[in-house]
Amino acid sequence: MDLYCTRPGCLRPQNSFADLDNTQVLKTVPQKYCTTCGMSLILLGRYLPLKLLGKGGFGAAFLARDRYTPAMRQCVVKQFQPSGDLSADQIEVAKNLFEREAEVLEQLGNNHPQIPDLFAFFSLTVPSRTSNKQDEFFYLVQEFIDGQNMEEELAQKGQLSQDEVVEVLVEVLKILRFVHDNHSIHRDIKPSNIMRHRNGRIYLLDFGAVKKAAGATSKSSTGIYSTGYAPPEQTSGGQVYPATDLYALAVTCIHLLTGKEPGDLFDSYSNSWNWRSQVTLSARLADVLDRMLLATPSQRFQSVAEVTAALALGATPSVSPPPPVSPGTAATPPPPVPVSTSPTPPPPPVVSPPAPPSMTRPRFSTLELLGGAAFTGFEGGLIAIALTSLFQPLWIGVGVSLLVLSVLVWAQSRRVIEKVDLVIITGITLALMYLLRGFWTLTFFPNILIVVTFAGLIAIAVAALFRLVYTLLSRFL
Ligand SMILES: Nc1ncnc2c1ncn2[C@@H]1O[C@H](COP(=O)(O)OP(=O)(O)OP(=O)(O)O)[C@@H](O)[C@H]1O
Repeated sequence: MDLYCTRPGCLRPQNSFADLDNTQVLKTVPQKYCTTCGMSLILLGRYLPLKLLGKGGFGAAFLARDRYTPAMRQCVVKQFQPSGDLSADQIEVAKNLFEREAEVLEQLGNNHPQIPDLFAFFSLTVPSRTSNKQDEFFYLVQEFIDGQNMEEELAQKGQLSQDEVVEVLVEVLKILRFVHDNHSIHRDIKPSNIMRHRNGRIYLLDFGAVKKAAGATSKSSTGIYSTGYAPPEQTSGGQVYPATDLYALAVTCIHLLTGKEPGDLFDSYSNSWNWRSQVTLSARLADVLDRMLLATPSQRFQSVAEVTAALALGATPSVSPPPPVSPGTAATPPPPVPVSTSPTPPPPPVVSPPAPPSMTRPRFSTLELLGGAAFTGFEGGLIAIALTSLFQPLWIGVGVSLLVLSVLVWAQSRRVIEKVDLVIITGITLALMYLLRGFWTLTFFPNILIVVTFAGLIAIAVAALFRLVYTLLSRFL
């Protein structure tokens, strides 16, 4: 039998022991050690790591067997192994997140059939390979989901059909309803964290990034998220909401529907998702996904209940869920779980986070907006005086002035010019106007200044009015 060494960096982690082929020996042998690095292989004297399943951001996952159960059930042993050059503080944060995964699995997983159960959480102290010191390793043992994650399924199929995606959507929504009802936010919904068991049941994995939604939440996020799937409020380190998970779930759905990476479906120029043309599906589903994908959390659906209502699917399956399968046994896949169309009473509200004014960082702050308006008015006045004096008849001067002004407004909107640039441009224009003062119809400089100041004030007033109308509309619509 082969045992896999869990010491990070072990050069030959695969160890073969012929005597362990005998079940009696396997169940009673006190310990086995890695022939390359000397690490204890039987964790806690109980868990037998067999192979590496994969490595994530914070650790490695191993397929293992539990020799204290009659059928030596399969399980997943996750080991805390933060990657990259992390500072001591970052390692501490990562370790806390790993511990949180264990806490959340104990609280949520052991109470929901579609979240892996937590079996054990422990640390091991072993002699270091490189110094005289001891190394401490942290392990988390959880239920093994014998199946494929959605990323693997997508790689096989290329694209998922509407029905397949609706099934995933509805099943994950049911799990999320439970997670949110327990005042938690998953924060890392993506295809590789959604698994389909061989019996057809959908599971949600990877609760390391879960954040408590109520109570002592710090308003800032820890920056744990998956690029492409995380919404703006998460990537900007803001507060997260149930709607944060709904956004990532919608990105997952469009990725599965189109087979394209989220980055290829997002048009950064218009700052919007551009996926509908890539696939044919029901307008209702597309509309629901589009609303889940809105950049501002307050504009998305606020809860799973709202999404299920919009999908008009009801909230509960019309048949009882598939029977539990004892881990480690292969099961024949039953038909996918159909979803009821009968309406059910809406569930209690998920979490009631304080209504966010807006979680996306505005492209321009109010100060920038008013400063830009002052610049546009001031500079526009100067340009109008200069160009209407230079070009005759008057309409040509006005036309050229508007053209130059449009270029300046466009350059501000793209941030080609901003902040101190605006002062420099105004200064240069004023200096030129002064040097060439003989040309202008308004020969007296104080008069020019009065005109342009007036124009600047009008521009500020107009911008402030627009800002006010926009704020009121976005609050009430
Ligand atoms: N309970 C489980 N049952 C079956 N496979 C699992 C289980 N948990 C994790 N895996 C598999 O193990 C692999 C590694 O998982 P892990 O959670 O460590 O990282 P990840 O999800 O790939 O990455 P990240 O943590 O950065 O999101 C993945 O392929 C995942 O599908």
